[in-house]
Amino acid sequence: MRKSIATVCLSGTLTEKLTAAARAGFDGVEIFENDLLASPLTPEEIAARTADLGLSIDLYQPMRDIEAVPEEDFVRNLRRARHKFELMRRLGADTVLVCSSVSPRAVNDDSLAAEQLSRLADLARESGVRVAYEALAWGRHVSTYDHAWRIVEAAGHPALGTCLDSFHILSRGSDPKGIEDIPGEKIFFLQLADAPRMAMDVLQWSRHHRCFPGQGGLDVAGLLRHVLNAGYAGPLSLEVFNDVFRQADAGRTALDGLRSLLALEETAGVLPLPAPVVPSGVAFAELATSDPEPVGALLTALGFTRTARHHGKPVDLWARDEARVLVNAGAAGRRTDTALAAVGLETADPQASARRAEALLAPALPKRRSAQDVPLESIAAPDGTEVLFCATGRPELPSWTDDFTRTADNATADRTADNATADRTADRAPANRTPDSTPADRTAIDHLAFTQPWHHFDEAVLFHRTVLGLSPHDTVELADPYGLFRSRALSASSDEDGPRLVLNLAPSPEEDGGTRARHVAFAVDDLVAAVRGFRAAGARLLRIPANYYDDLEARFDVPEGELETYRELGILYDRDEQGGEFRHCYTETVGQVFFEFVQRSGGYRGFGAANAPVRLAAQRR
Ligand SMILES: O=C(O)c1ccc(O)c(O)c1
Ligand SMILES: [Mg+2]
Repeated sequence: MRKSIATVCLSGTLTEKLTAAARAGFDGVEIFENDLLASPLTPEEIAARTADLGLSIDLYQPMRDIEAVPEEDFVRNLRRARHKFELMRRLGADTVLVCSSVSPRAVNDDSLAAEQLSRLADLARESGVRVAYEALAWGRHVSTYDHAWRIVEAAGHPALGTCLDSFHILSRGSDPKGIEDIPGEKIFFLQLADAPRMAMDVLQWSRHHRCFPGQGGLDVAGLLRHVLNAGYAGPLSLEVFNDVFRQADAGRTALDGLRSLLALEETAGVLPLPAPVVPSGVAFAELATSDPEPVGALLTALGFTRTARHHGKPVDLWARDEARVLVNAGAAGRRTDTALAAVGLETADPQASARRAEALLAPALPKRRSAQDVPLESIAAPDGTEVLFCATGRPELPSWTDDFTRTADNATADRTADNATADRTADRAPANRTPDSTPADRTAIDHLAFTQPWHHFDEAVLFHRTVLGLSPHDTVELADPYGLFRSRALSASSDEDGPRLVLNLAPSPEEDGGTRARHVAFAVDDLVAAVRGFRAAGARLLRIPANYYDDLEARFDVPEGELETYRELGILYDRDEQGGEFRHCYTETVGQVFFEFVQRSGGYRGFGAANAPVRLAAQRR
């Protein structure tokens, strides 16, 4: 279906907004009056610019406080409308949105509303314009879509139809099923927006907290199905009022919006996209650095062994049992802080993963990083992380391990790749696996945490959910010493296996001291034993204040001796409502990366978010 976006969704000047909409791939726009008023371009120039960009102007909006008013008011309103219809002729826009009146001068009289809207439509028709009447959720007398439709129906005017807006309909809890009773050709326009569930005044909610479909808590796809069942064939148009979008990069917002519409069409069953291939595990985490020494020293103290080296580049594979970390010193000439730059995700079909990513507008990266590398499907996440789709240990497919040659010969080296099903040749040893791993010491990547810029948080969640097919957990929000800490994890819905990604919002993006850092968390079976080993090997772990342990003692009946051990070792603790337990600790930060070790028991599914403010404060010190 055709896709449009209201200029109010995007930041910048009208020209910047139009350019962003066109670059993202939209077919049309709704022009918001304020954007036009503030533009130095004439309506003709706007029309020409829009056409040059390949966009149509699908709606001009809004006209306010038109209907159900005393005759002398209405005469003035018609005068105002005449000017706007002339403007629309110059713009080449043929549909105007009239939103239900909020004026205290409006009366509660449907037949007067119908009569006046009909006269407005007469005037509109003379100018070749159609009027789409929309119920604002806070309209003075008309606040529901069915009420607006009754008035439009009573008017019975060919140039008067209704505009449906998913926010107004769903925010009030109206049943969208009734939309199917409206003839499709009388639905002149459809505006789509989602919003997180919030307990607040509906006007404030609408003006500040709307988001793109799939980023909030409203069933926008369900509503779309009813609208399509009614026979609507016009554009799907995003109309989002959001303070964060107003400040974010317009190009990114537009792309995020288009992705949300594609995913919405898929959910509503009208757009068959390549099915998601939910990743089954993490093949590796990749750190980029210009100085591999400090992170190598830390990994060594954490029990990792450098087991293999890339055949053509300064990339080392470090492994501790099933946990694999690549340290890429390819940027040696340039100074770059050590950073978590890429993640390899195991998927059943890397090409199918890449096809879905492409269909959802994820930028594809070169399959080979250099000429002699094996070809790997690879995309960029919105935060710049490279995501490689891996098929480790499947002889029929190229594997990232084929680029590596074993350097260490010990048991750890032999266990560096997951579930290798076929024997590979000895010089491709990292994929080999000997069955001698001791169950008491099974290290694997538990999760990867990526700090997101505050104005791209919802974009990142939508990306990982739609492109990778991961399921978001609930959002966790906590007060942080320097702002808000927000965190949202995503995992395969089957949950137990498969990758877990945690998106964290950095409280203060300007500030450093570890808050921008990303991290890799490793799961072990016995955290206390592991940490004793790390300390003996000289690893520096994050120090946690004594007050934290006093509070733990108050909140949980942790056995006496155990608490003392946690206090001594800097281990944090959490327990869920089902009694599941989580023990975790953090290393020092190297560049922009640190490591976490976790021990889960009793089916604990969380990530210890309650401890995040203590962790962040400790990292700042
Ligand atoms: O908040 C408003 O005033 C407003 C204006 C136009 C719309 O289409 C809308 O949904 C809301
Ligand atoms: Mg609207």
